[in-house]
Amino acid sequence: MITVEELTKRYGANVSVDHVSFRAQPGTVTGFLGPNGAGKSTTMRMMTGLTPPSAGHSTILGVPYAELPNPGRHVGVLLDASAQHSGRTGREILRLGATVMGLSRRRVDEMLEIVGLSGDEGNRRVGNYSLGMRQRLGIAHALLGDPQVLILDEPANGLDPAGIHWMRGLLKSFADRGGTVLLSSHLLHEIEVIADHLVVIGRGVIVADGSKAELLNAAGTLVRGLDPDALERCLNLAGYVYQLEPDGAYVVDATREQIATATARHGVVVTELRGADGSGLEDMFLQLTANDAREQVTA
Ligand SMILES: Nc1ncnc2c1ncn2[C@@H]1O[C@H](COP(=O)(O)OP(=O)(O)OP(=O)(O)O)[C@@H](O)[C@H]1O
Repeated sequence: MITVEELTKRYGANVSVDHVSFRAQPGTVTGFLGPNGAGKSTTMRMMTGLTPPSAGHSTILGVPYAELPNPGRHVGVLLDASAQHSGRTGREILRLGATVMGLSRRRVDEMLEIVGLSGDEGNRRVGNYSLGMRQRLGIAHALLGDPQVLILDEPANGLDPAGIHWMRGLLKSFADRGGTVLLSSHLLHEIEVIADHLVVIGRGVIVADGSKAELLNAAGTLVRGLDPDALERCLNLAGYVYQLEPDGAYVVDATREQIATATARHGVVVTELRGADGSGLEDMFLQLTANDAREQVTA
């Protein structure tokens, strides 16, 4: 479990992170989503003791990160895959980590294999690694101490589609075994696929926090009927608020189960029934991005 309470970071007159609070639960992948410069990395750096907060605090497994004994055995952290010493080989970096954490050397070979780095690649200097290989090495380092919690900043950066697919499977199974995963991204779709819970940050402030189902359902349900008039009568009888789209579909403020029950009761034939594309979340996210000064300059 990760708990973040009112974390705040000021740099001079600028507030980069403003009273941020959220939780990441065990058995769950929590996506920390926000456009560039929103405050994701700063929040994660404060959580892992690398940046002192101006106010607020956070705990991991019930204690502040700095108070965890042998932290790598409890929390795997990947904040900047390019921050590794470029003159060392991947294997040397993992061996150092294993020594610090009191682990056997066998664990290093296991980790190289798990993250898909060959023996030959493990013996190459990190300065010659691609960004994707550095991410794999960073994930190996984070998993080395068999932690219960993972904190990963943009771990998909630089991975190819097969690498992203592999990483999703890895993180899902980590959470399925009871682990807590917090991962950040600036891409909604990337995080939507893997996260169970979403925390959205914009300009240092949390703007949404809920289960993926809740946040995506907030966009409503799209339903289309063989006989649109009959469908509309049915929605009116059920008392649901809806909006008629230009293409004849109805976006209804109700769940799929509620609409299916109502249409079945009134004998209305439905030809399409699905979540309305999560457009509420996407709109909110685009608005956050568009309001950013960077976008206005290029607009
Ligand atoms: N050391 C620092 N000194 C001054 N300002 C900083 C410092 N570190 C971060 N900031 C500012 O804090 C804000 C948040 O930055 P942060 O790196 O946390 O965003 P982010 O959400 O991780 O963005 P990205 O997706 O681009 O990595 C930015 O405006 C950034 O310029």
